[in-house]
Amino acid sequence: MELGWLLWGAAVLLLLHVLMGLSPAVNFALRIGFYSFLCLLASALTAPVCLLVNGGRTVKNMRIIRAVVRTFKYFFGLRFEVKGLENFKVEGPAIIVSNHQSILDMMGLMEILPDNCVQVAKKELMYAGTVGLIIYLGGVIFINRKSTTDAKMVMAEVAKSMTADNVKVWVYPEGTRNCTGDLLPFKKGAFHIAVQAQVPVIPVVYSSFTSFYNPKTKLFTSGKIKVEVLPPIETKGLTSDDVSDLTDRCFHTMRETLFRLSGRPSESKKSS
Ligand SMILES: CCCCCCCC/C=C\CCCCCCCC(=O)SCCNC(=O)CCNC(=O)[C@H](O)C(C)(C)COP(=O)(O)OP(=O)(O)OC[C@H]1O[C@@H](n2cnc3c(N)ncnc32)[C@H](O)[C@@H]1OP(=O)(O)O
Ligand SMILES: CCCCCCCCCCCCCC(=O)OC[C@@H](O)COP(=O)(O)O
Repeated sequence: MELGWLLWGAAVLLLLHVLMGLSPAVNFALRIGFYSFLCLLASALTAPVCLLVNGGRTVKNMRIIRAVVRTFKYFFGLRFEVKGLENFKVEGPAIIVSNHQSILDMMGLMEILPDNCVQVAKKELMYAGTVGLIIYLGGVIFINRKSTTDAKMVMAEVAKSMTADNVKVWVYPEGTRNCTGDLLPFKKGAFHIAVQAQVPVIPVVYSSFTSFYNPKTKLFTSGKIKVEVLPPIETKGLTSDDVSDLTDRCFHTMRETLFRLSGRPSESKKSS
């Protein structure tokens, strides 16, 4: 009986292995499926731990979540090469902005996430099953991207509370995933918060995934990701009139860094 199950298991594994070798599309779907499964399962197991240890929704849960997510990279053969971590050592709150390529970014995020740091996320993620629950417990700030007025109100609250609570806030200023090896134009919310709270902006750049991950061509293999934490950009004394300049400055610094880390020659004529 048990031998029968073992044989079945082996046959299924063999079949999957053959399929993965045969068709990149199947390989891709299986790997993404496995990633989603891993996220859902790990969240289901981690949520009770968060509740027991910290009692509810708090940024302290991020330490537990971070420890769990940091193990994920081994399943996918991903390696991170991190530079500039000392730039996170600013006293007190800050806005961290980074490029957003894929759902796989959660691994890169947790790889370097400093203590007392929450992320801004679209509110739809709250309903992603156990993943939504774990994100909620971690203290993530949810915004309604369809209503700029709503989002701005939430962001203004964040600007007020981040200094009092001494938290850093991580925003993906492109506002959506983008796996083209370039940046989308930045939305301004993150920079408004930084100026309103008079806290520095710390840009973080992940090299392009396109060499090992591309949903269009169904590519998903192991790979190396270079990460660079750039020096903080101070906002002391800046007003809302300076937000556009601050956004541009950050965008150009990050775009140059992205191209450098991804080994792509920068094209100075094709800007913004
Ligand atoms: C244990 C195992 C666990 C396993 C599972 C893993 C779990 C991991 C755990 C935990 C990690 C959780 C991680 C979650 C990650 C989620 C990622 C996402 O969801 S990314 C999508 C959401 N993020 C954003 O969208 C970015 C933020 N967006 C913005 O900041 C936008 O600016 C926004 C929404 C506020 C407005 O967007 P607009 O599309 O309307 O565009 P605009 O151009 O920025 O704004 C329009 C006008 O409003 C002004 N404005 C914007 N914000 C303002 C403000 N705060 N105050 C005043 N004016 C503002 C601007 O200056 C602009 O005006 P003028 O064109 O300059 O005249
Ligand atoms: C029952 C629901 C199944 C849920 C499967 C869980 C999959 C793991 C997800 C990990 C968190 C991913 C966070 C993320 O990267 O969200 C994407 C948004 O930022 C950007 O949204 P979009 O590009 O505009 O759609």
